[in-house]
Amino acid sequence: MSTSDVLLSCEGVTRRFGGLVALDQLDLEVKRGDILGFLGPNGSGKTTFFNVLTGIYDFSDGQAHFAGENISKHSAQAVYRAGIARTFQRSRMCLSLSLFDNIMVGNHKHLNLGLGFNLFRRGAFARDYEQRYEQARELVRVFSPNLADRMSEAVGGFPMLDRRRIEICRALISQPKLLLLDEPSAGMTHEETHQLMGDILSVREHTPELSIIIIEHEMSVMERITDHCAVLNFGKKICEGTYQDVVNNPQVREAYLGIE
Ligand SMILES: Nc1ncnc2c1ncn2[C@@H]1O[C@H](COP(=O)(O)OP(=O)(O)OP(=O)(O)O)[C@@H](O)[C@H]1O
Repeated sequence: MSTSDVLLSCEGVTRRFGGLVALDQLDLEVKRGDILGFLGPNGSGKTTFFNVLTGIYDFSDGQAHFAGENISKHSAQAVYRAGIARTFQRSRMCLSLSLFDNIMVGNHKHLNLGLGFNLFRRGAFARDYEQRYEQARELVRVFSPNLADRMSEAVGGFPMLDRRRIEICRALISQPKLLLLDEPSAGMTHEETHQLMGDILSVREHTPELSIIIIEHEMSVMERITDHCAVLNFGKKICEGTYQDVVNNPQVREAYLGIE
């Protein structure tokens, strides 16, 4: 792998909570345009890695370079501005707000929030709003043309599959270089999960340079959408390779799949 292909490079990333080592000396690389599957049993440190990388938790040790920049000491806002966006395991939406408003929450780095602009430059504000609206709508259309016609409806009226789509759009609207998806299938049926994964593959077709790390327990999803996978157990990386490599690895079968 040439250095310029590497978007994210983590070395020895460690996170301790008191005596518990939730993430233990993790080395990981993600190439530009790659989809990395992040696997491991419950409590193995996957979400902790997302929280450390996105500045929610401090690094206890180690470092991460993203697009050539050391982001180990960045705040959550600085990580977002550098180009990493994420979704959360539990759906986090403002249910009474419209689909469009929920997506715009994710776009504040591109919005002009100046009081003078918003109060006195009404024409420029209206043009800006129109442009943002169309941009959000185009993005939603990649997921579902039907949803793109319902931009002003309150999110509380949408089923879980659509809420997950909207959450991913909220992350994508900031045009990140790296998207972190934390168990996007949580709370969905098998069929809905497969539809959502089809959507993620469409996103990839539209933005081939986007890299994705996805945490997911549904193995068929990992098989379908990932370029390679890394497996954690008790905070340590125990295996890395293609989906086939990791599912055939004896350590992974024992730790994750419960097969000896
Ligand atoms: N804020 C915290 N304070 C203390 N311990 C924590 C904290 N966050 C996570 N942990 C612990 O760190 C370990 C790793 O948790 P984490 O949520 O990262 O696992 P996970 O692999 O994402 O699990 P799951 O698949 O269930 O979401 C667990 O033992 C968890 O209890």
